[in-house]
Amino acid sequence: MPQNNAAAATALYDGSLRNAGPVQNDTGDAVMARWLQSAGLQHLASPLVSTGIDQRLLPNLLVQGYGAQSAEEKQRLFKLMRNLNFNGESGSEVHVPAAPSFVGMGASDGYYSPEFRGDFGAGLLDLHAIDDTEFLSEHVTNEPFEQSPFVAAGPRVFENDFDLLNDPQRGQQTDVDTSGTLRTNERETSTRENNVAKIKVVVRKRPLNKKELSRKEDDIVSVSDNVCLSVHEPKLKVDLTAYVEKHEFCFDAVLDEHVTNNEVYRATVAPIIPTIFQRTKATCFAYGQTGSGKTYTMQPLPLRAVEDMVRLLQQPVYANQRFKLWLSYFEIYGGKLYDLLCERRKLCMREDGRQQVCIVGLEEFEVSDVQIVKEFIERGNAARSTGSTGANEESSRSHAILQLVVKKHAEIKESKRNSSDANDSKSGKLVGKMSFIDLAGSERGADTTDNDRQTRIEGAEINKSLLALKECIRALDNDQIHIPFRGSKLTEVLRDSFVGNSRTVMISCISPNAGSCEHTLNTLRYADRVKSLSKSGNARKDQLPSSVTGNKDSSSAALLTNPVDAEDVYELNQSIKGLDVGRRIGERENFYRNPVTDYEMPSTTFSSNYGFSGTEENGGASVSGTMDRDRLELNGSLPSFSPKTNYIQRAVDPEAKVQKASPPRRKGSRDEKSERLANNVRKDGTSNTSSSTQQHSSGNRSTSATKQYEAVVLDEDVNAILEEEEALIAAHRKEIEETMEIVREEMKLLAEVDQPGSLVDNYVTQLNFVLSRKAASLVSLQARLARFQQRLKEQEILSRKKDHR
Ligand SMILES: Nc1ncnc2c1ncn2[C@@H]1O[C@H](COP(=O)(O)OP(=O)(O)OP(=O)(O)O)[C@@H](O)[C@H]1O
Repeated sequence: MPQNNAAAATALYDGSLRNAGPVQNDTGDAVMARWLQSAGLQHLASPLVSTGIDQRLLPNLLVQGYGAQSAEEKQRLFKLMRNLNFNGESGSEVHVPAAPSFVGMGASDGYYSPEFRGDFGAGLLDLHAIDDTEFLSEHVTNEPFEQSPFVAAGPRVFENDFDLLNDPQRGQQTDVDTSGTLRTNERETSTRENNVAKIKVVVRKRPLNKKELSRKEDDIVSVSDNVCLSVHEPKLKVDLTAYVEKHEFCFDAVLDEHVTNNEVYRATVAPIIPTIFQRTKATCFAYGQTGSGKTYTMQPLPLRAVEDMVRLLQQPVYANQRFKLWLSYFEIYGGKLYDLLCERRKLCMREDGRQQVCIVGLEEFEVSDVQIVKEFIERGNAARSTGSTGANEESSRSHAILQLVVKKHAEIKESKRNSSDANDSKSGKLVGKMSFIDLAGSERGADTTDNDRQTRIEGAEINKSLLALKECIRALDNDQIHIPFRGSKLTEVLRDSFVGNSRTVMISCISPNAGSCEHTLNTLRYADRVKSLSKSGNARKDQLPSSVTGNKDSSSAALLTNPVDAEDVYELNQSIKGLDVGRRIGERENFYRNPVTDYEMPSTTFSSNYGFSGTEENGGASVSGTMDRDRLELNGSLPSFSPKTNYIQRAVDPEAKVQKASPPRRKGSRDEKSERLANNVRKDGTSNTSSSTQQHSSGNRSTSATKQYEAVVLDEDVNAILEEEEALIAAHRKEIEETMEIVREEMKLLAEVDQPGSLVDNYVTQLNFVLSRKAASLVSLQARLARFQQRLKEQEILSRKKDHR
C-alpha cells in the first residue's frame, strides 16, 4: 500500500497536471479511487467514477460540497488537492479556501510539491545553505513519531504547528508495512516537515521542590489548559491588605508539573528531527531563572533526539547517501569557548570565506547509539562551569551547547578518484544541525550574595547573550534581512542557525513557588516577547478571546496592542538595564540589578515611561481598558518615538557597535550616550503626561536617569574590560613570541662571539640592539598591564559607589 500511494500520487499528478487531456480511463479511475482511499475518502470515489468526473475538477468539488459532507472530509480533500498541487497549477479556476489557521505559516507554506515549492521556501539570508549543504531528496519516507499522550490529552495544543505529526487522524492516512512500522506517504512527509513552526515557545513549570514544600510555599502558577497559564502574584496594598494580582499568559504550549521529559521531547524537539535531514538548522534552548529546571529539561532531549535520528539514519534513503551523525559539546563561559569533550580546551570561533561559522579545534564524535551519547553528555557535564547559587547548588554559569550534526559523506571510491575531495570525505558535508543550549541561569548576573567582579562580568555576558538571542529570534521570525547575531558570542556561534532554513524552540522553565514570583513573571515576559513579537505570535495572539487578552499581564497586553512601539521603548529600558551588572538597587521604580528583571521592566517603570496606569492596586483586567486607550493614543504619536528608536538601534544593535568600534572609554562616546539618554528621558517626560503613575514617579526621574546613565557607563566599562582583557592576553602571547625570537638571536650572538676570531664590537652593538627590543617589548606589556589594573580598580569603585546608593 505505501508504494501504491506513491504510485497513485505520481500517476494522478502526472495525469492531471502534465497531460493535456483528462484522465478518464480505467487506470485513472482506479488510481483516483486509491488516492481517495489513502485519505480515508474512499466513499467519494464511486460517485466520481460513476459520473466520470475528471480529477481536474476535484478542486471544484470542494466548493460545490460534492461528496464531502463534513468539515473534516472537506479538509482532507483539500489537503489531498494541495498535495497534488492542484492549487499551484490551476490558477484562477481553483477555489483556495482560507488556510485553516496554520500559525506562522503562509496559507500555502510547505504545501506545494517540490517542483513548485522550490528550495524549501524563503530562507533568511539563505546565502550559504545551498553552497554548504547537499540538496537532498524531498521524497523521504519517515517513521512518524509516537502519538504524545500529552497531546492526546489536549488535542488543541499543537494543532497549528505539530498537528500533522501528532494528528490521530493520520492513522487513516498512513499504512502499515510488512514490518509493522508505520509509513506515511512521501509527499505528505515532506509537506509535514515544512509545517513545523519556525519558532515555538513552550513553557514548562516544575513541581515545588522539597525545600519549598518544607517552607510551605504556595504554588502560584496554575495551568488552565495546555496553552495558557496564570501567575497569582501575592501583593500588599498601601494599607497592608493582602491581595492577589493575576497575570495570564498564553504560549504555543504550556507543560505543567506532571508532564514528563518524554512528553516535553515530543512537544518540542520531535517534530523538528525529520527536518534536520532536510537541510534545516534547528536550535532548542531552555531559558529561566536558576533552579527552574533548565538542565533537567534539556539534558534528556539530545538522547531522545539521537534515538530518533539514528532510526532515521538507518532508513535506506539516508543510509544509501552515507549520512552520519556527529556530536560536539562545548560551553561559552565569560565570552569564551571551551570544548567540554576535550579537557575544556579553549576554542576559537572563525568565519570562513562564505561567512560559515567554524569553531576551530572543536572535537566532533561520530555517534551511532544512545549509550555513547549518554557517556559524552556525562563527560561534558562534569567539565562544565558550575557554581552554587542560593536557589541551586549546581548552578550553570555558562551556556552549554550540544550539537548534533548530520553530514553526508562521499563514497571512498570517489574521494580516491578526486584527491581534492579527500577532506570532504573525512568531515562530510553538512546536511543539517540540531543545537541544544542549556543557558546559564538568567539571574546569574545579579547573584547578590556573591557579587565579585568575576561574577558581575559573567552576569554581563549572560545578559548580553540573552538579549542578543531574543533579538536574533525576533529578527529570524520577522524575516529581517539583518540578523544581529554579532550581539554576543552565543549568537555568533549560532549564526548559521539564524540563517537559511531554521527552526527554533524555546522552552521557558519556571519555578512555581511564591518566592520566585518575580523571576517567573520575568521569564514569562521574556518568552512572551519572543513569541508575541514574531509574525506567528501576533497571529496567534490576535486569535485570543478578548477576555484572555484583557486579562493579560500588562506589559504583554501592551505589546499586543502595539508591539513595535512598546517593544522599542521596552528595549530602551532593556538596553540600559540589560547592561547593568551590579548589585540590586533598592528603589522599586528603578530597574533591578537582576538579570531576570533586566529583561523586564517593572510595571511602574513601564507605566512611568508610557503613561500607562498599571498600578499595584489594579489587577491586569481592571486596568486594561484605560491602558488600551492610553496605548492607542500613544500609538497615534509614533514620531515621538523615533529618537528612542535611534538610540535603541545604536545601543542594542551590536553590529552598529562593532562598526563604530569606538574606544569604550572615549569621553565623546560617553557624552553622546549621556546626551541621548537625557534626550530620551526628556521625551518620556513630555510625551506621557496623562499617566498617574508617571506623575507619581516624575520626582524620581532625575535620579533614575542618573542611575540609568551610570548603568550604561558601567556596562561600557565591563565591555571595555573584557576587550582589554583579550587584548592584554594577546599582547602577552605576542610578547612571549618576541622574547623567544630575541632569545634565539641572543643565543646566536653568543655562539658567534664564542667563535675564535669573532669581532666583539659587532657582538656589543647587536646585543645592545637586541636588549633594547627586549626591554621595549616588556615595557609595552607592563604599561598595558598597568592600564588594565587601573581599569579594574575604576570599575570596582564605580560599582561599589552604585551599590552603596
Ligand atoms: N520538572 C521537574 N520535575 C522534577 N524535578 C525537577 C523538575 N525541574 C527541575 N527539577 C529539579 O530542580 C532542581 C534544579 O533544576 P536544574 O538544575 O535543572 O535547574 P536549572 O534551571 O538548570 O538551574 P541553573 O540555571 O542554576 O543551572 C534539580 O534538582 C532538578 O532535579
